[in-house]
Amino acid sequence: MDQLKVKKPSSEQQGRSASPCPSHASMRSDQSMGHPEDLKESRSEQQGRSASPCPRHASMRSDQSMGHPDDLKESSAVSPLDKIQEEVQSNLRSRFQCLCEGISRQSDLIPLNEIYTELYITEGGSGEINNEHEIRWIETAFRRGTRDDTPINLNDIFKLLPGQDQPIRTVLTKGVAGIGKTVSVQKFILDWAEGKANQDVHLIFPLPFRELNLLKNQTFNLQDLLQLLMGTKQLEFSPNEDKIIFIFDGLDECRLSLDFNNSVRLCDVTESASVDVLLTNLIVGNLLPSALIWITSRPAAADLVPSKCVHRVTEVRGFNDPQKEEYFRRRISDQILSDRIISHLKSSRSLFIMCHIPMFCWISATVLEKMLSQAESAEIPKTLTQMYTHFLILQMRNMHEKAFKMKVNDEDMILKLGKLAFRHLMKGNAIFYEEDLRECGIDVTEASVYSGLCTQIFREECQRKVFCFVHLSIQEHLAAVYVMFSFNLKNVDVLSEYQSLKHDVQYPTCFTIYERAVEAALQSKNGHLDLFLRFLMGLSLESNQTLFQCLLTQTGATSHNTEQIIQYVKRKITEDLSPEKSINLFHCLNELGDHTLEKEIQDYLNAGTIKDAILSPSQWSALVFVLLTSEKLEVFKLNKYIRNEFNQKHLTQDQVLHNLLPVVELSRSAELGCCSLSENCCADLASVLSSESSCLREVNLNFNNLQSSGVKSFLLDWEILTAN
Ligand SMILES: Nc1ncnc2c1ncn2[C@@H]1O[C@H](COP(=O)(O)OP(=O)(O)OP(=O)(O)O)[C@@H](O)[C@H]1O
Repeated sequence: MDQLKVKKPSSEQQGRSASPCPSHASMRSDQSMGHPEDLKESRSEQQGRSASPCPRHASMRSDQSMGHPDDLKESSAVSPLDKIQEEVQSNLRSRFQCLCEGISRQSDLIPLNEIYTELYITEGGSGEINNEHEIRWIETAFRRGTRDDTPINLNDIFKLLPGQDQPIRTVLTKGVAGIGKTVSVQKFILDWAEGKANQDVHLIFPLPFRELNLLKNQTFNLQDLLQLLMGTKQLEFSPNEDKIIFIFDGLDECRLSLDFNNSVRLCDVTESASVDVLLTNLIVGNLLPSALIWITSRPAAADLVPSKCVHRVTEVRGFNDPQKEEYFRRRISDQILSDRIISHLKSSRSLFIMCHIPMFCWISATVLEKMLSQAESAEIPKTLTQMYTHFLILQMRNMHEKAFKMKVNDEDMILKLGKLAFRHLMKGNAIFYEEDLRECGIDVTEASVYSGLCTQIFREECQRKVFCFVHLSIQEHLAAVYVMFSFNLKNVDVLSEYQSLKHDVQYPTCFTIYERAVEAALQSKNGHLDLFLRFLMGLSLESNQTLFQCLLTQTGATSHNTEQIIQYVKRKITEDLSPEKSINLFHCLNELGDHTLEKEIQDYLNAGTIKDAILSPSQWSALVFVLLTSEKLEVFKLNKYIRNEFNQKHLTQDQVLHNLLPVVELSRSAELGCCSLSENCCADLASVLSSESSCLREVNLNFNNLQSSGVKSFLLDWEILTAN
């Protein structure tokens, strides 16, 4: 086989186009259909509005004539709907015009339109479950870049894209913690309430799960529920006539039992039912089939809603590189300062990667703005550990005064919060209750000190005492701080309760802790200890421990035999690890301040001698790490890494391809032609080409020695562009 170039057919060609919703399709085709019950009690009749025999027709007609609310005011007398719309819009404008960033203090409110930076949102995806820990997701998203998906504007999430014809009733928007889902919801609503977008929509009702949870086990009809949540006295509208959007933010926080299989069927908006039954019926479309539904969720919980009820999946991917810069320019008005912050962040790859998460941008902006503008003597943070430690110190300083009055000292606070963070991280919990606090020695009355003071770290949600750290990464950092200082100050290895090594160690040394932590992180299937491990490694450096001097009476700061830990991590890298695990260990080396492996590879790459180098197993892993994290992968060219004349000291071409498979998988196009590949690589190619997570769309296999039987085994779904 001389020439072989193949291309993956697009998803439409494969019949995987945006999920057509049979129920919705039939709703559209039968426009006069409506539930008799809905019509019987139609509120529009009570209001004297023209009752249309076809509710959906009515709303569609009014959509077309609907313009800016002000136009309407001028042209006709104010209808009941206009009045309600005005009231709802003004209510939503005042609720959402400012962004409250983890703190409820007035001074911290920023006008949303000032700070809002467009996010990178994509359309597509099957709504599949993602159990991976979020830090892994971030890195995959970073590596995947922008190739595979269709970007979509926030205000267009219900609009059809070119080539789509199935109406979209329910949109599910996924995104990891702190990526900007809630801010997106807020901006969407504000744009509507300010008359800037989606003016064909009559009413929008935000229904955050955080608030719905508080109504668990209570019974309402839909109108009463909306009145309660909107805080309005009278909310009369024609549910089947008006174009309404319900926004359910934070499905991952839902503590209602949404049972989509056995829920009571509810079609009548005047009928009372428990909140979970109301919600499931709204989402399924039994209740208000013409309403639009927007649900946001972290990826791990996105499957709580059955995919057949979801007509479009979108994904908030956070900020792309230009958006990261725009964020800092918007937040920091002093342009010289914002430029310094941006160039500092760009100088550290791991910090700049993390800036994909708007929440991390906020943390960095808070820390760097203070440090760079106040001529602080401390070293400007270059690693994640340093950034989070400075953030913690800043927050602690902010709360000193009140904490002093309450006789809570920093040491106590850090160790108690750390214990809570650690215990629950090990169990995979991000939300805590009062009893969890008590178990960690936090008195519930004292909790108000933590939440009141530490709001940026620790947030008490209104009305009911449910707690969480404002971002998972803050929990992961505090957990590592706890592990470190439990050992430094008390010689206790708290990890031993959760992770037993093959031979249990009676007298822990600091090295045992790292060994345990690495083992635990490697054993975790979803990577939930990856970031914790990075922080723990960073905290092993004496220089980072001494940062805590301003908080702890004693830090017990001691060098934890950094060289021994570095060598241990390097040994682990040579083991047969998944790319994600190996990448995380390289990040650990960065936190430990060791860049040797990476530098060796960079030197070969810069000199163009990588194909001649005889690489050790850890250098091969370093090459994969460098390629995966340095830039977006468009075209992978195998011949950059293989020698023309093969000699015994080098790996075969098939082996080189094998080592670089993680890079091939995340490239859009792979140039593997003229590389003397043999049929031995067919199994590897098959695994990449059939992998769901692969980004590969085109592979050039021209002029290799693949046997046609081998090729057939993996090219079943692929379009062959050239073949001899
Ligand atoms: N588009 C944006 N422009 C400016 N800042 C943003 C934007 N999106 C998010 N942020 C910042 O990031 C923080 C976290 O965002 P947000 O609360 O929307 O995340 P989330 O995806 O809803 O997270 P979670 O799943 O934890 O609820 C915000 O408080 C804000 O500081």
